[in-house]
Amino acid sequence: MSAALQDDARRTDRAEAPPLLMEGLSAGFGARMVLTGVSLAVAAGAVTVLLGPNGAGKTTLLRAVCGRLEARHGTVRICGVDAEEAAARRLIGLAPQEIALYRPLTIRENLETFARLAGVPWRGLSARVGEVMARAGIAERAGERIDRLSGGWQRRANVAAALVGAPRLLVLDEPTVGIDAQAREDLAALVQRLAADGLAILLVTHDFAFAERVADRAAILKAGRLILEGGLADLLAARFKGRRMAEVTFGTVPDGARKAALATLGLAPADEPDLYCGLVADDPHAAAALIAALDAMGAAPRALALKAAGLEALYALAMREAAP
Ligand SMILES: Nc1ncnc2c1ncn2[C@@H]1O[C@H](COP(=O)(O)OP(=O)(O)OP(=O)(O)O)[C@@H](O)[C@H]1O
Repeated sequence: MSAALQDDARRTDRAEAPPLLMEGLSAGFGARMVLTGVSLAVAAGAVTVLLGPNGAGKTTLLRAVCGRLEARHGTVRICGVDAEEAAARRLIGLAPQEIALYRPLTIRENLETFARLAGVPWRGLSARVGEVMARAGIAERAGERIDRLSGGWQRRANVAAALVGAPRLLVLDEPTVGIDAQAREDLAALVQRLAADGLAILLVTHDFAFAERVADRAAILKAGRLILEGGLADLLAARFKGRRMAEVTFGTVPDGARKAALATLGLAPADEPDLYCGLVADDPHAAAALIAALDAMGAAPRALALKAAGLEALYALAMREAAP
């Protein structure tokens, strides 16, 4: 095959290969394996959220995606290119958890700097920066220094910096840390716009509400293994169809015997010591039936709320069911 034909074939492969394809990845540090047999794909135009408790291996997985950790087994490919190759790195935009911008520089100056680092040619640089600022909704503050901006604007500028190299895969690491409700809304809208424009987005977060708002797919890591992966709507329907989440507040902390009795009703401890959660049938009598059962065991609740079971409930269930 001629060199030109080979180039064409490579271009076609890249256009068709998923922005991220991880197959059977095992990786770690020295003798310590952190990830075991992880397979994960992120498609163009979709947001995949990666969840997991502290120490599960999320950051390690991101390192492997960015080609900064050698695969012991398995492969990581970015648009068909091995993640450890420099060409793969140029296909990824990473917005790290810490704001990675030059604080005394303006938004525009930062983006110009990142565009140069990403290899954007001088001639197209100004236009690219303008386009990215417009896309990220930050053009009106282009001339302001980063250290004079609120957390929300800094976050959006951080995401914009990851976009200037025109990546195919955008990686967002804890993007909602330190921002207020309005800024979260703005960021959610931005993430959805970017996905709608065809970008593949891998989101790592502990923020269930944000993830539920923007994600198409969810993946959950526990102790370096993927314990759940799939389309978010499908996962929620499969686990919770016809059921709702009951949140029961007792006002006093249940003791060991009471805790065991509550477990027989499917109620498990939640975030607060006197808060218990469990699934009940999605019918008008569920609340009354649960209160009657609690009364019968002498555990009248102070409050009961029935909610749609969402990503947080799915996560809690997956963590409970997965082997330790
Ligand atoms: N450079 C390193 N050398 C050795 N072990 C490491 C290194 N970096 C991380 N680890 C270990 O790998 C495991 C996974 O860490 P990792 O940072 O990937 O978890 P995480 O899911 O990102 O956690 P968090 O939510 O707290 O950021 C942890 O046990 C951690 O101690």
